[in-house]
Amino acid sequence: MGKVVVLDHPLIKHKLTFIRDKNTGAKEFRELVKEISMLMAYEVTRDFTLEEIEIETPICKTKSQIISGKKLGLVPVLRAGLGMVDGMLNILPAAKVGHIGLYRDPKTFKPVEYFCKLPQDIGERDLIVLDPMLATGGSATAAIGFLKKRGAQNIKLVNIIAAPEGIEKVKSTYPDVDIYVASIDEKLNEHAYIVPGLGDAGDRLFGTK
Ligand SMILES: O=c1ccn([C@@H]2O[C@H](COP(=O)(O)O)[C@@H](O)[C@H]2O)c(=O)[nH]1
Ligand SMILES: O=P(O)(O)OP(=O)(O)O
Ligand SMILES: [Mg+2]
Repeated sequence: MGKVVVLDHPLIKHKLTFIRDKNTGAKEFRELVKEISMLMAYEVTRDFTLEEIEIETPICKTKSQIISGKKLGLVPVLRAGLGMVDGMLNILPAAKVGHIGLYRDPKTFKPVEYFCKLPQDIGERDLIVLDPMLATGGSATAAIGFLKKRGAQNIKLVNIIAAPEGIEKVKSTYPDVDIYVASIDEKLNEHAYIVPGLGDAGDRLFGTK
């Protein structure tokens, strides 16, 4: 069974307060989402395996550890997931990036696909799906479904804010997927927005509303 990890580090909680605030403008919002993503990357990579190599310090030869050659892929769900890519790439510069474009139909709240471009060797990579918001779980399960259909086996989902409904949906549809979140909020409202949440993450990142 996949795990649900809540990253409640004080630095993350502090930054979360400011992205929730409706008076935070797009520039600051983007910077904070990037910083939160970078902090989340530390925990998401905690299970990476290490190997020992021999190096020489200015003093002597010694053995020391490096991360074993892991092929990684970041998969932001457009548009909102784009805000998390740079922060993750700061920590994981060798990762390739695939993009899945989805928007939510405003009436049905179901995800509609409009773009998909993934690294060719997606099946050989450990994948990290990025979307700041996990609301009904429709977008995340659709994105994970595309990746699995193309052979992906090891997938982690990283969201900044999640609703309990979205977590349940991902857990029940893909029990093998680990979910990392900074906050599990209270509920969804009648428009399937997270309460208290932060509004529409795509609009807040790109100033489209
Ligand atoms: O409060 C919210 C809720 C959703 N979003 C956007 O929608 C999708 C996730 O919604 P699902 O219902 O889980 O499919 C996400 O990609 C966000 O872009 C939001 O911004 N704010
Ligand atoms: O999921 P949506 O409809 O909010 O899409 P976007 O991330 O482009 O705002
Ligand atoms: Mg949006």
